[in-house]
Amino acid sequence: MKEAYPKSNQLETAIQVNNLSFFYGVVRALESINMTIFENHVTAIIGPSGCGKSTFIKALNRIGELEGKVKTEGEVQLYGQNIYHPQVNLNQLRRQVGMVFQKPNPFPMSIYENVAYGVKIGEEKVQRGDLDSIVESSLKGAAIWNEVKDKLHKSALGLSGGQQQRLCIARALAVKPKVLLMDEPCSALDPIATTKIEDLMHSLRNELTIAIVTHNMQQAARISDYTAFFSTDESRIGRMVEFGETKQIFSSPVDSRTNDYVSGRFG
Ligand SMILES: Nc1ncnc2c1ncn2[C@@H]1O[C@H](COP(=O)(O)OP(=O)(O)OP(=O)(O)O)[C@@H](O)[C@H]1O
Repeated sequence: MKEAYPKSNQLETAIQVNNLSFFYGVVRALESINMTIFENHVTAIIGPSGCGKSTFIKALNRIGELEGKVKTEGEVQLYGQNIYHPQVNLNQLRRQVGMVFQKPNPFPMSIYENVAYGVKIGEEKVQRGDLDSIVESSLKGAAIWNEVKDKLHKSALGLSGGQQQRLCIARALAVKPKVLLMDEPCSALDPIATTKIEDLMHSLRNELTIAIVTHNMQQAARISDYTAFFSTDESRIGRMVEFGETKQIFSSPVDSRTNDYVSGRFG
């Protein structure tokens, strides 16, 4: 059994969320979320369907804005800088705060090019030899190097679903993000592929900070250091009910709604 709780008492803040509300058009989906996401730890966001978990993590790199007319109130600070400041460079933000989605989404190109793509379109010029080593270290970092090292120039679409998801993680790692957001990254995967991603998350937190949305409470308990429980009611507005160390949220939650959810009484 691996340790899945804070490694030290020395907690640094990677992301600070202050009074965050989110609207799709005029419809409020999230209300006044306050949360600290600690550096080099895994934070799980759990809660029933429709409570705004995906909306929340997509607000942490402003990728939710690609979904049309949306509005945000409040503040999200990444290492002290408000990502909603009008002068923020969105490409740069999304390199610093990478994202992996529910369904693996490799580009229809080779394994190598998938990983190299983000590096090539970046502002810094990279030499071919350096690119090769970034591709190799990213694939190693995503624990897929041994499976693909002999077919780097084959199409990524020929990989299994679990391999594609690790490739997408390698692609995100290649641009050296500070934070990795994962929106139900294992929901399309079988148990073996899921275990590989979970092991990977465990080792990746030494280098970066992870926030993961999961429907799977056992998974949240296994892999996260901190857990935020979100919920909603007939208003359909998502709110954070409770946040704490994962072991506390699962063993002695303060709020009865959290207790009902983690003990399987609703959701
Ligand atoms: N693009 C969108 N346009 C309008 N409303 C949306 C959009 N995406 C989500 N919503 C609404 O926002 C609310 C929160 O949705 P969200 O997907 O964030 O919840 P969730 O907790 O991640 O749900 P699930 O667990 O089912 O994936 C829901 O009422 C949903 O219908």
